[in-house]
Amino acid sequence: MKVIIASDHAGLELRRELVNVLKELRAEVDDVGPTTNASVDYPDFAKQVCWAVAAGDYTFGVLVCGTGIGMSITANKYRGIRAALCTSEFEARMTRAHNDANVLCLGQRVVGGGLARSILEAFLSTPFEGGRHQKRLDKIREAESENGR
Ligand SMILES: O=C(CO)[C@H](O)[C@H](O)COP(=O)(O)O
Repeated sequence: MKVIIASDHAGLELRRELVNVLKELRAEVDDVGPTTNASVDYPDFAKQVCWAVAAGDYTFGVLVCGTGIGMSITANKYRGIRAALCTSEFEARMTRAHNDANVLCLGQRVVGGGLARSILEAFLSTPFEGGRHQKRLDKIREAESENGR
Protein backbone atom coordinates (compact mmCIF):
# COMPACT_ATOMS: atom_id res chain seq x y z
CA MET A 1 0.00 0.00 0.00
CA LYS A 2 1.38 3.43 -0.99
CA VAL A 3 0.38 6.47 1.05
CA ILE A 4 1.24 10.13 0.49
CA ILE A 5 0.91 12.49 3.44
CA ALA A 6 1.16 16.25 3.95
CA SER A 7 0.09 18.91 6.43
CA ASP A 8 0.32 22.61 7.05
CA HIS A 9 2.19 24.11 10.03
CA ALA A 10 -0.82 23.42 12.31
CA GLY A 11 -0.79 19.73 11.46
CA LEU A 12 2.94 19.10 11.40
CA GLU A 13 3.29 17.25 14.71
CA LEU A 14 0.38 14.92 14.12
CA ARG A 15 1.59 14.30 10.58
CA ARG A 16 4.99 13.22 11.90
CA GLU A 17 3.31 10.81 14.35
CA LEU A 18 1.21 9.37 11.55
CA VAL A 19 4.25 8.88 9.32
CA ASN A 20 5.67 6.64 12.06
CA VAL A 21 2.37 4.77 12.33
CA LEU A 22 2.35 4.22 8.57
CA LYS A 23 5.89 2.87 8.69
CA GLU A 24 4.96 0.53 11.56
CA LEU A 25 2.07 -0.69 9.41
CA ARG A 26 4.59 -1.38 6.63
CA ALA A 27 2.97 1.09 4.25
CA GLU A 28 5.20 2.70 1.64
CA VAL A 29 4.96 6.35 2.68
CA ASP A 30 5.93 9.59 0.98
CA ASP A 31 5.91 12.62 3.26
CA VAL A 32 5.72 15.87 1.30
CA GLY A 33 6.07 18.21 4.25
CA PRO A 34 6.30 20.88 5.37
CA THR A 35 9.58 20.35 7.21
CA THR A 36 9.38 23.29 9.65
CA ASN A 37 6.48 24.81 11.55
CA ALA A 38 6.74 28.15 9.72
CA SER A 39 3.30 29.27 8.60
CA VAL A 40 2.25 27.85 5.21
CA ASP A 41 -0.98 27.67 3.21
CA TYR A 42 -2.76 24.30 3.39
CA PRO A 43 -4.08 24.43 -0.24
CA ASP A 44 -0.49 24.22 -1.52
CA PHE A 45 0.06 20.93 0.32
CA ALA A 46 -3.39 19.52 -0.40
CA LYS A 47 -2.71 20.08 -4.10
CA GLN A 48 0.45 17.94 -4.12
CA VAL A 49 -1.30 15.04 -2.42
CA CYS A 50 -4.49 15.25 -4.49
CA TRP A 51 -2.71 15.38 -7.85
CA ALA A 52 -0.66 12.31 -6.90
CA VAL A 53 -3.67 10.32 -5.65
CA ALA A 54 -5.85 11.32 -8.60
CA ALA A 55 -3.05 10.25 -10.97
CA GLY A 56 -3.15 6.77 -9.41
CA ASP A 57 0.37 6.98 -7.97
CA TYR A 58 -0.82 6.24 -4.42
CA THR A 59 -3.48 4.07 -2.78
CA PHE A 60 -4.40 6.81 -0.29
CA GLY A 61 -3.58 10.36 0.72
CA VAL A 62 -3.58 11.78 4.25
CA LEU A 63 -3.88 15.53 4.94
CA VAL A 64 -3.56 17.19 8.34
CA CYS A 65 -4.23 20.83 9.25
CA GLY A 66 -5.49 22.51 12.42
CA THR A 67 -9.09 21.39 12.03
CA GLY A 68 -8.86 19.21 8.92
CA ILE A 69 -11.60 21.38 7.42
CA GLY A 70 -9.48 23.51 5.08
CA MET A 71 -7.69 20.43 3.79
CA SER A 72 -10.98 18.62 3.15
CA ILE A 73 -12.59 21.61 1.41
CA THR A 74 -9.55 21.95 -0.85
CA ALA A 75 -9.10 18.24 -1.54
CA ASN A 76 -12.70 17.80 -2.66
CA LYS A 77 -12.18 20.40 -5.40
CA TYR A 78 -9.95 17.93 -7.26
CA ARG A 79 -11.50 15.57 -9.79
CA GLY A 80 -11.37 11.96 -8.63
CA ILE A 81 -10.70 12.86 -5.00
CA ARG A 82 -13.12 11.74 -2.33
CA ALA A 83 -11.74 13.30 0.84
CA ALA A 84 -13.23 12.59 4.25
CA LEU A 85 -12.68 14.60 7.40
CA CYS A 86 -12.89 12.08 10.24
CA THR A 87 -13.05 12.53 13.98
CA SER A 88 -13.98 8.93 14.85
CA GLU A 89 -13.12 5.38 13.86
CA PHE A 90 -16.76 4.90 12.86
CA GLU A 91 -16.57 7.71 10.30
CA ALA A 92 -13.31 6.30 8.96
CA ARG A 93 -14.82 2.83 8.49
CA MET A 94 -18.01 4.20 6.93
CA THR A 95 -16.28 6.54 4.51
CA ARG A 96 -14.17 3.68 3.17
CA ALA A 97 -17.03 1.17 3.07
CA HIS A 98 -19.66 3.50 1.58
CA ASN A 99 -17.81 6.40 -0.09
CA ASP A 100 -14.59 4.68 -1.17
CA ALA A 101 -12.79 7.75 0.22
CA ASN A 102 -9.24 8.03 -1.06
CA VAL A 103 -8.02 10.92 1.09
CA LEU A 104 -8.25 11.07 4.89
CA CYS A 105 -8.29 14.51 6.50
CA LEU A 106 -7.52 15.04 10.17
CA GLY A 107 -7.35 18.04 12.50
CA GLN A 108 -4.41 18.20 14.89
CA ARG A 109 -6.29 20.76 17.02
CA VAL A 110 -9.28 18.38 17.19
CA VAL A 111 -8.07 14.81 17.66
CA GLY A 112 -5.23 13.51 19.84
CA GLY A 113 -2.51 11.19 18.60
CA GLY A 114 -4.13 8.00 19.91
CA LEU A 115 -7.48 8.67 18.30
CA ALA A 116 -5.83 9.80 15.05
CA ARG A 117 -3.92 6.52 14.95
CA SER A 118 -7.07 4.44 15.35
CA ILE A 119 -8.86 6.54 12.72
CA LEU A 120 -5.97 6.01 10.31
CA GLU A 121 -5.85 2.26 10.96
CA ALA A 122 -9.62 1.93 10.42
CA PHE A 123 -9.39 3.96 7.20
CA LEU A 124 -6.55 1.90 5.74
CA SER A 125 -8.01 -1.49 6.67
CA THR A 126 -11.64 -1.07 5.57
CA PRO A 127 -12.53 -2.13 2.02
CA PHE A 128 -15.12 -0.39 -0.19
CA GLU A 129 -18.35 -2.41 -0.15
CA GLY A 130 -19.37 -1.65 -3.74
CA GLY A 131 -22.93 -2.76 -4.58
CA ARG A 132 -25.50 0.01 -4.05
CA HIS A 133 -22.70 2.42 -3.14
CA GLN A 134 -21.05 2.16 -6.55
CA LYS A 135 -23.93 3.83 -8.38
CA ARG A 136 -23.76 6.69 -5.88
CA LEU A 137 -20.07 7.13 -6.63
CA ASP A 138 -20.96 7.13 -10.33
CA LYS A 139 -23.31 10.03 -9.59
CA ILE A 140 -20.54 11.91 -7.79
CA ARG A 141 -18.39 11.43 -10.90
CA GLU A 142 -21.26 12.81 -13.03
CA ALA A 143 -21.48 15.82 -10.72
CA GLU A 144 -17.76 16.42 -11.27
CA SER A 145 -18.32 16.65 -15.03
CA GLU A 146 -21.31 18.96 -14.58
CA ASN A 147 -18.96 21.10 -12.48
CA GLY A 148 -21.78 23.08 -10.89
CA ARG A 149 -23.51 24.08 -14.13
O1 LIG B 1 -7.23 24.37 10.23
C1 LIG B 1 -6.82 24.98 9.27
C2 LIG B 1 -7.63 25.16 8.04
O2 LIG B 1 -8.89 24.55 8.17
C3 LIG B 1 -5.49 25.65 9.34
O3 LIG B 1 -4.55 24.77 9.85
C4 LIG B 1 -5.62 26.87 10.23
O4 LIG B 1 -6.55 27.79 9.68
C5 LIG B 1 -4.25 27.56 10.41
O5 LIG B 1 -4.43 28.64 11.29
P1 LIG B 1 -3.21 29.54 11.78
O6 LIG B 1 -2.61 30.15 10.52
O7 LIG B 1 -3.85 30.55 12.69
O8 LIG B 1 -2.24 28.63 12.47
